[in-house]
Amino acid sequence: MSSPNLSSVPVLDYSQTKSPALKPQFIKELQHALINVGFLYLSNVPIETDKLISYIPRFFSLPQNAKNKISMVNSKHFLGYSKLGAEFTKGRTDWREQFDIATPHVCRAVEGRGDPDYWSLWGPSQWPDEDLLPGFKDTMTRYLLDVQQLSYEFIGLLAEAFGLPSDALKQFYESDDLMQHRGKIVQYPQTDSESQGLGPHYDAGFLTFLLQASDHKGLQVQNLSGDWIDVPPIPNTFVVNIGRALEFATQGLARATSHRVLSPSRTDGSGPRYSVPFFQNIGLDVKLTEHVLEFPPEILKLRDARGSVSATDSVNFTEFDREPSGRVDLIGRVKSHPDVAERHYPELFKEVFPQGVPAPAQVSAY
Ligand SMILES: O=C(O)CCC(=O)C(=O)O
Ligand SMILES: [Fe+2]
Repeated sequence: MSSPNLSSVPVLDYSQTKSPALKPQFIKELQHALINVGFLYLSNVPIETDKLISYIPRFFSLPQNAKNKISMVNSKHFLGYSKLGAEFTKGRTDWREQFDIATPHVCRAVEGRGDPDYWSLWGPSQWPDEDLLPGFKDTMTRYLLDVQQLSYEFIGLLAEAFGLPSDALKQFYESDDLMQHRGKIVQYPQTDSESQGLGPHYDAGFLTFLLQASDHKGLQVQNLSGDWIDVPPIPNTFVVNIGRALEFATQGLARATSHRVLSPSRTDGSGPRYSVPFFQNIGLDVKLTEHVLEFPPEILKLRDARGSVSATDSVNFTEFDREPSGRVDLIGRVKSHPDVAERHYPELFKEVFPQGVPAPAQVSAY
């Protein structure tokens, strides 16, 4: 058994899952990575990324007014463009420009019907005019649907790694038409001093598949001893992070991945860092306390053998013990994007920020 002091991240070969002879080895490595490390690289995933990567600098080079036209502030679904400095984590400003998108979806909330506020969290993406960036929308949408498929397959593998039937976690999703998963493209500009590209945080849902789309260090994760370790890009891999909901649903077998991004330094001369995270959600109405999984005792023993794990610097998404998943997610979005929240969720905004729009240094979000 490895100690939780690991200082590097395992690389798992996804192609092994397609071979009956090699799959058991993959499942064993996955079990170890989930329980004893908390994150992993995944190689040999048959998803095309070159075209997508080529669009990223082109999107961010669009005229500012074209990007502002699809600003996230327009969207009660928190989808769209966020300019530099518009986002906060742990009360500090993140230094990144980003464009949030999601798999195609019709919002289920109906105005005036008294639907829960968090039903409005999911809905259609905004896109730049097609003639500004021909093929962009289709390429991004195709990519999200491909990773969505991977994410469902991977959750089946994860169930097997924890000694459950491969469909044991399906209960956390609703029917396809009621599900939506999100992604974004992100640009981290170079800075003069080391600064917060993105502060320490957990992701909310089940799994995050992160494509590092340029050759920069900067992504760091906290290992089970609480040490920050580098997760540099490895070509043709995804970094797979564990979200807060999965930690809760697996009773801590898989621990949520605390992670952050340091801004690329101006001295390394290699331009902005780019990344493309994909966030796998669970159903908006799912209450995790109503879905208690029964793991085999030998699996729970592996968790116990891991021993105690250190606290992390991330504290967000703590409400899964009492709120439906969608509300937990919405509270997180309000804290990260107060300008969007103030416009579209004024009541919740007031609850979260009773003093009004916070000055970054005073925000206690996350
Ligand atoms: O840009 C990255 O590498 C990480 C992004 C991330 O963690 C997030 O957006 O939640
Ligand atoms: Fe993240």
